Amino acid sequence: MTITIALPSKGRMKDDASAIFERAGMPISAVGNDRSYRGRVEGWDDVEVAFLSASEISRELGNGTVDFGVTGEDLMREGFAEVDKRVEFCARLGFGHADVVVAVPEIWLDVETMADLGDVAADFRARHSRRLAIATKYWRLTQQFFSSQHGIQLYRIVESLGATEGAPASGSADIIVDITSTGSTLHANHLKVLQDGVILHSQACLVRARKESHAGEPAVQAIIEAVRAAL
Ligand SMILES: Nc1ncnc2c1ncn2[C@@H]1O[C@H](COP(=O)(O)OP(=O)(O)OP(=O)(O)O)[C@@H](O)[C@H]1O
Ligand SMILES: O=P(O)(O)OC[C@H]1O[C@H](OP(=O)(O)OP(=O)(O)O)[C@H](O)[C@@H]1O
Repeated sequence: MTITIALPSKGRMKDDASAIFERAGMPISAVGNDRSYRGRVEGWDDVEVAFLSASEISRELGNGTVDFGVTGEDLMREGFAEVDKRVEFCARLGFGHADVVVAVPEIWLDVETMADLGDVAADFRARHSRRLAIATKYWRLTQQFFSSQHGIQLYRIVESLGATEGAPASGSADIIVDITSTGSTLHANHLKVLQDGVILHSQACLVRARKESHAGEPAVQAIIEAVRAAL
């Protein structure tokens, strides 16, 4: 059986991902030229590498069109409901750290927790004749966190595909849900994270698509063990 591993072709995870495989004794090389989207692993003839973007990798893993991949936990959990049934998070790789957070304007002095935000959301329509608007590209994580975990139902999601932190200042939303790593973008936009507003501590993971064909396949276990040993 040929095992396909999807690795980031670009972006912030690319170099760290190939370094982990190098340390795991699985050195990756591109097939053809450096711009090729296929690779191989020296000494592992049954393994092929597909170079894709981090978001494509999460999609292919969830659909089971690749066997393994390196991508962010946030992208997997946002992309698929009941993701743990579709994939196994085999290892947290120690890079690509980012938190998915709820952030509100700093000037909302009396809003420090999700319970405070729930009160604001409940009052919002009476005060402003509309629902509290949340800018985000993380629809699923936002709905799970607000509705299922915190029982907050009165809000509206405004899809944001970039510059999410600017939405409250521009008036297109009241608050945001986005990723942060250093916090400097939130700070520059006068936003603060709620005390209990961290939805997910994300990092890059080695993820396996749960496939029947993996049962009893020694190379599958060997890949997981090699990567874990490199951490
Ligand atoms: N400061 C950060 N900003 C954005 N993403 C970050 C940051 N730190 C870590 N990440 C993680 O990096 C991953 C996204 O990586 P990247 O932005 O390189 O993807 P990409 O290749 O640009 O994907 P696409 O182009 O398809 O959006 C996510 O899992 C995210 O959590
Ligand atoms: O907490 P910080 O260190 O300031 O990082 C957070 C910022 O980085 C990301 O944007 P990026 O510019 O990387 O663009 P992207 O979301 O399109 O990858 C993210 O969307 C935030 O805006």
